[in-house]
Amino acid sequence: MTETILHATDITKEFGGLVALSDVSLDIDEGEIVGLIGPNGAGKTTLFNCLSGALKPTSGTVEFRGEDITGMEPHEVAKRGLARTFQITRPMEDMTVLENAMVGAHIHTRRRGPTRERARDALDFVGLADDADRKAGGLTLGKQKSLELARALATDPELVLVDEIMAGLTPAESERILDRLEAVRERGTSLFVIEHDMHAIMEISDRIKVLDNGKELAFGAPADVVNDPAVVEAYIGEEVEDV
Ligand SMILES: Nc1ncnc2c1ncn2[C@@H]1O[C@H](COP(=O)(O)OP(=O)(O)OP(=O)(O)O)[C@@H](O)[C@H]1O
Repeated sequence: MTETILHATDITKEFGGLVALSDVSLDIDEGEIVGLIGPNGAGKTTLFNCLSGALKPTSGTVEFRGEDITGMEPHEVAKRGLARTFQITRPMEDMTVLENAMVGAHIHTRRRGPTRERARDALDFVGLADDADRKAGGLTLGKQKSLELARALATDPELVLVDEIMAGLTPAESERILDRLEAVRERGTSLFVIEHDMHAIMEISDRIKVLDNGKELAFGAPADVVNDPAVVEAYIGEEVEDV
């Protein structure tokens, strides 16, 4: 039987008078890829921040594997198996690619041997094994994004929040990352993915959640979501008519 891994209930986040998220609820199952879409300012990044501990929700609860993690510090959340990647990659440029990946692996143990091994496995998985000893600052954007994914995977996560990992990549680089995301899922890890590329999100998601103005507009199978009149009107429009 499939288990629910993440259970968020009525998440609301206010910034002063601005309601960035309003009563957003969400379940993600083990081994599932859920896409998160919506126009600029819809609240997607704010939702990621509330789930990963970067922001404390104004109200609502986040349960991960049955434990209430609402308002926990990001490293405590990551330790429990919920990792994230950032839209703007920020590798430590003077450190090697391997050392950067080791930062992720450090979360469970300070012992260098196991940490290095876990980091190497993650680099291997994303196709950066040959770049392990290079300085991270010299990587192309495509490889920086792969490193970002490797850092998250090195924490040995059960759920990864992936924030616009394909933005700015060439079609070939995007294809490679998509393939890796699907491979992550094959290992049984769940993914929650913000992505503006509609074709990509339709291709990999089991379900898609649509936010608009901080509220849920739709949540369901990709084909149902794109045909939902409210979604078409509010957001997608002509862009996906040919999907
Ligand atoms: N730290 C903050 N302080 C004040 N307002 C914020 C803060 N972070 C986000 N907001 C506001 O909350 C709303 C939701 O922003 P958010 O970044 O979550 O949207 P998004 O869907 O991720 O947008 P984009 O696709 O442009 O990244 C926006 O109106 C934004 O200006």
